[in-house]
Amino acid sequence: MTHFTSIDQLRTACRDLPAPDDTSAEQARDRQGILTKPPGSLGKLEELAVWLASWQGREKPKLDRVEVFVFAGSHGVTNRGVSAFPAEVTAQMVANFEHGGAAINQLARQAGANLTVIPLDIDQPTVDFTIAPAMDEQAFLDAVNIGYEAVKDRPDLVVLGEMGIGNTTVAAALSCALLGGEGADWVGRGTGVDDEGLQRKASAVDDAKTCHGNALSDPLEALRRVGGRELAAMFGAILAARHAQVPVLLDGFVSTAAALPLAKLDPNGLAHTWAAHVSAEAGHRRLLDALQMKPLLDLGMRLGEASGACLAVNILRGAIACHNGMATFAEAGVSDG
Ligand SMILES: O=C(O)c1ccc[n+]([C@@H]2O[C@H](COP(=O)([O-])O)[C@@H](O)[C@H]2O)c1
Ligand SMILES: Cc1cc2nc[nH]c2cc1C
Repeated sequence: MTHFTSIDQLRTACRDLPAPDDTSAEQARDRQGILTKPPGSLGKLEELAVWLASWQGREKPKLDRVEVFVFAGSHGVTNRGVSAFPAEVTAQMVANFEHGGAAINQLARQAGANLTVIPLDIDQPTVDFTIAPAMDEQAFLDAVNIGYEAVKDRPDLVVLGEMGIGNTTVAAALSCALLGGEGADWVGRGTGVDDEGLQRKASAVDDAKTCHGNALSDPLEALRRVGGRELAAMFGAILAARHAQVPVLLDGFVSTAAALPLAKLDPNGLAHTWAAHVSAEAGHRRLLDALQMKPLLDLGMRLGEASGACLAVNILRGAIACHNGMATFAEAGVSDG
């Protein structure tokens, strides 16, 4: 796990990101135009097929190998009473994932995806970011590297999610650091905190901003200082997918927050990603709006675990089933108006 040995090296890797394959995109767009349907009538499914084609570099995209990665981390900020659940639940849920008992186990199987759960030193919480950086540089790079290395052999699609009690506060802090506003603008009820818990979350974010000050203007520093290992790993996986030209589905507020630093480093940094759903966590819609990302689903979900993203794999499967399988007007002898 030594892909990046310094933050400077990581920063360089976030520059000059590969572009999508325009030729495949054009071929896919042309194909959409001659399939037996009124032009545009499959709405966003058409856009999704072209998007997949452009990143996979093939006119007819495939979803034979879909890899779901769920990264788990523990957070020092949980000491401040920011979650409705105790910090031990993170390790308990990792065991549940391993035994097949969580929502994501069912949804990954149902979506025909391979699930890999990657716990990141979950017995060692990060430092409480209201008083000091959550991770030192080595811990940060280790987590980024684990995520980066998880994306191997160019899968057809990567689906990202996480587990980490306290991490909606982490996502709020990172969003607030990079997009501005106050803690109260970004926090929500997460696993179900009461009004006082919500207030403690807002204060934790505000205290983090005071503690770290200008250092938060650098996206990678912000991720190291107020992020967490699972967010750093998701960031690494998103970057690796981009380098390998693999499309990515993001899940809820936490996975979108992990992607945010790449958008801040390069305005097209998230072109290979799609927001699978908008979670019920208040900050997610605000974050998606800031990123100008349009989520595929809005089901009031707020579980994390890549659950919303896995559901959206089925929509992608529908998009490519039509794109690859439909007859053209000429093939079917249908008049094309
Ligand atoms: O990503 C989301 O939109 C999301 C919204 C609410 C809760 N979660 C999940 O719930 C946990 C974090 O909630 P909390 O209240 O402990 O901050 C963590 O394990 C996340 O996977 C995730
Ligand atoms: C039970 C439970 C399951 C989860 N899955 C993702 N985050 C979670 C938080 C809790 C509390």
